[in-house]
Amino acid sequence: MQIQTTMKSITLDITKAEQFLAKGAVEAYESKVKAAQEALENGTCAGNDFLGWLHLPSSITDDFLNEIQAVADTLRKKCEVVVVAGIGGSYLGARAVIEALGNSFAWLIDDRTNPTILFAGNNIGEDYLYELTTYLKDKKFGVINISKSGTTTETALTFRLLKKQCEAQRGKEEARDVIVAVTDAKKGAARTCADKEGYKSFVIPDNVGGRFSVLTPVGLLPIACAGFDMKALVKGAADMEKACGKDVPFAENMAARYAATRQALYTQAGKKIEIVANFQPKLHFMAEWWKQLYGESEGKELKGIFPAACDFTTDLHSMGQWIQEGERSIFETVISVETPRYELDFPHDDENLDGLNFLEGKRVDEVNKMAELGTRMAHVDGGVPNILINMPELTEYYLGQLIYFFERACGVSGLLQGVNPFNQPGVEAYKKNMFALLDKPGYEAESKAIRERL
Ligand SMILES: O=P(O)(O)OC[C@H]1O[C@H](O)[C@H](O)[C@@H](O)[C@@H]1O
Repeated sequence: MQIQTTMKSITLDITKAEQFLAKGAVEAYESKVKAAQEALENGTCAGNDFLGWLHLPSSITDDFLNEIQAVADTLRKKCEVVVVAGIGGSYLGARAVIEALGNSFAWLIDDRTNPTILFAGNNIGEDYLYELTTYLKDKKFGVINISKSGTTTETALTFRLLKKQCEAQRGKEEARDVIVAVTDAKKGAARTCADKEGYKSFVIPDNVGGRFSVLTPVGLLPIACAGFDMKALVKGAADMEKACGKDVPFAENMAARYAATRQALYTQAGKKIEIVANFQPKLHFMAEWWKQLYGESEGKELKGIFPAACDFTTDLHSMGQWIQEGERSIFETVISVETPRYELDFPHDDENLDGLNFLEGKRVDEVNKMAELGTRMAHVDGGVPNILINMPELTEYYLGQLIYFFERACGVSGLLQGVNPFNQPGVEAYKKNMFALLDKPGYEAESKAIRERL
């Protein structure tokens, strides 16, 4: 596969956020950012056993990518449908990239060159699983079972259903060729099962946390299965790793400036909610991935910017009112895509019954861009600081850049906030209650205690 050679890069514009801060407020973070970058680089920060993502892009070899590609090619050859089972960090990154790059109607198109990619293991909806397993009944399907811990209930429950169905439909031998595990090297039920059944498996490194794992086989294998260019994705991330490095001056370092701007808005301007907004529906899941990245990294010790997301212009017709005139506790980060993949010109109509002839001859994207500009101006006028991230195009390369940019900025921002950005202790509370309520062996005392509270 050919790697794009390009001199372009995603860019960051914070001018419309800075105007809500005292002069020099962002620059004032320079030394703190430097300390955070050094702590990441030297492994001296909190959570330093989870820094494997930091130089991951530049350390991925072509051989490793070829190994992933070979497994992806087997699945592509043998499966009409590949079900990616995973949740949180074992799900969102792959879906974000696949949906950003794919056809918006992928599942309706009888595309015989690529398997249909479906996602499961990310909920416990009985109807969802019933409908999925029913759809799969007459399909040659394979499964990528992704779980770092290998014990996550949503994913494990789904995998048991899919494994049984796959074996019943294709026979145990053939199922073995189309079930792949991505999990811990040694621990967890997913590892035990993969080793016992002889599935092809990939390891999620110990020092890469789930939400930082999209550039491991967690994201790369599903992305390759869908037919996208992992090498270009990794190249984009590796270029951004350089561009956001600790020795890149603050003024030129996108990750440093984004981290500093968000923290300044949070601590000095009372902006407690960040809305990531897109004007391209293909970016919906990129924002979902971003929400986990920032939410789990920063939301702790009774602190943290609440990460929210909107799809524009869609949500301008539902959330627009709140954003324009509700409590002034929000700021907005717009991910803008400069050039769409396709061109569609708006046609003339003799009758002009809809009154839209003023748009005649314009590209649809020109209308979208004016909506974007008009929205940003209106929201800034309404007291909403605006950060702009510009992507030249929706390609693997720029998505790779965007992913690493957000990861790096997240590490820095969490450290600026004074928390361990790499743990997520709070996520256990619901699991503990659920297991107690389900009488999971080992939870006897919790079961008794929770029943008394009902
Ligand atoms: O990959 P897994 O171990 O299945 O974990 C999947 C997800 O669920 C957990 O509860 C964590 O909150 C997430 O950080 C993680 O990405």
